[in-house]
Amino acid sequence: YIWPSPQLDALESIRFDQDGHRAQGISVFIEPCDLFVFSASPSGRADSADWIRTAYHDMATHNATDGTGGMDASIRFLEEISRPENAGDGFSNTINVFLAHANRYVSIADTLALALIMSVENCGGPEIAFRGGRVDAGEPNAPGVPEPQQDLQSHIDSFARQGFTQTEMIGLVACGHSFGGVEHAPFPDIVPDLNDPTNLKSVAHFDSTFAHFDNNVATEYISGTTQNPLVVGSNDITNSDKRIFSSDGNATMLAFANSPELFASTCATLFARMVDTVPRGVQLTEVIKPLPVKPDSVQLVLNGGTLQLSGEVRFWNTTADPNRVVSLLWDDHVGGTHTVAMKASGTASAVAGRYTSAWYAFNSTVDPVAGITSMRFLVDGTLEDQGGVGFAVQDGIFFTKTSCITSQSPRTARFDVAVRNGLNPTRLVLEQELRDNVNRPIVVTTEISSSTQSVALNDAYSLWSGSVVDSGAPGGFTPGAHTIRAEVGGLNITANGGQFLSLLPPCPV
Ligand code: HEM
Repeated sequence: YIWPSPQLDALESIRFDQDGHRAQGISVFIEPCDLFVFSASPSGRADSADWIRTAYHDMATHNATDGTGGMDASIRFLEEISRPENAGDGFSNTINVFLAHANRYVSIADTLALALIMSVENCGGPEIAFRGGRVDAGEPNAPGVPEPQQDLQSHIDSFARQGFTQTEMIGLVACGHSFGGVEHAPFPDIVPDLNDPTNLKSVAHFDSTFAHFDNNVATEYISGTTQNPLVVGSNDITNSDKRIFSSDGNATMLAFANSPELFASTCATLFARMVDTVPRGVQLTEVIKPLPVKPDSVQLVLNGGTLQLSGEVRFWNTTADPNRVVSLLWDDHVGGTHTVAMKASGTASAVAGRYTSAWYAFNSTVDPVAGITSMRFLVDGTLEDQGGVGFAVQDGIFFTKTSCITSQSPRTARFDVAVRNGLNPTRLVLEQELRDNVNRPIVVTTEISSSTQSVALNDAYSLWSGSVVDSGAPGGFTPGAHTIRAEVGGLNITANGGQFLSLLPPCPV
């Protein structure tokens, strides 16, 4: 895709800005892959395994015939978590980690899809195609997650309802059960208390590498050495993996045991299909791939008579190099090009170190009359301009440094917005991201007064102002920054950068 695109940019960041500079703070929960942050170690459990199981149980309510259920984060509702089919605390643990990572562009369900993808990719598995755009459910789905005591035909029927054939069922169960195991507490009839100081939560693992993706689940099953509690459990009624794995005469499991590559590629395909199983009518985005050159946090602010441009850029698959010379070239409205030297601002990595990236920061002063239209980057003499289109920067609307707090109780702010003369927006609104009563990210808007009330600011811009009462932190979520959106000739323009109400100074008296 072409930068900027607010939704795709946000999805790309949460997927690929994993560790180091500008890390999004998810991957630390699976570093190392057997980390389990909710109890003392060695617990025998792993966040990575919980995340994969949570994604599956969220999806498994899907009904391919009527189009209901699927990946929609309905697993966060207490009513679903309390069902016997969702025994264990892995779901609430996972939701507790991921709720905070959702935003207006990344749904809670998108984060649960990413939970699975990052666990698999970062813990030895294949790369999995990730799309965004899932829509969070407002209420629980109908029950329908398979349980170990059910017979083979119920499982075949259940996976068919979810949209998977019998062979795909074998694959999906084997892929999922490459991680984790069965814990004593929620399943005391399957796993006894192990009394093992190296396995404090008494988890009987599906294979010998419970926090690492590999085909051991298949090799150990085929060789007869498996300890999988759903294969060799003492009560045959709950040996669902045994019934499922052997349901085609072991043909699929034998192929997986013989070829780690086949296992990995099959799992990559099935996991992608699984997380893309969404309620009918939901439109997913394109597959999110890392942008080779990606500006981030680009901000324009009017400070007195000058416009301040700041931001960073990430060069993907690039290591730090003190000799590298990077500069920003930006174009104005009157045919001028300006060159600014950039400084290294940090390094980052993703997919357990498989990719590294180097970040550079820029700052520049822009003459408000000439403005700015787009950016390009020069890296050791090579021009990075997104295939010739450049990196567009809109200078039609932005905050001015004069925004301030007008009253303390209730805390009220005046947001001042500079609007470029000639832009003539039909409507200008402040947007703030909050949560609704079922934790879905929502955008709350405040109108900014019309241009008839505007006062001249300088030759190029007029000042618009809007008053906002602080809405606090409903549901305990940190309120987002305020951003600006203008409607111009039926199109939406969004400002680069936002302002946190909580950081504004008091207005001068
Ligand atoms: C007939 C289908 C399935 C049955 C009956 C089944 C059953 C179970 C059971 C009983 C557990 C133990 C949970 C606990 O102790 O808290 C478990 C764990 C797990 N399942 Fe499944 N499962 C099925 C399919 C799947 C699929 C399709 C996936 C993923 C694609 C999956 C992924 C996992 C993972 C990762 C764990 C480990 C959780 C942890 O250790 O925290 N399962 N499964």
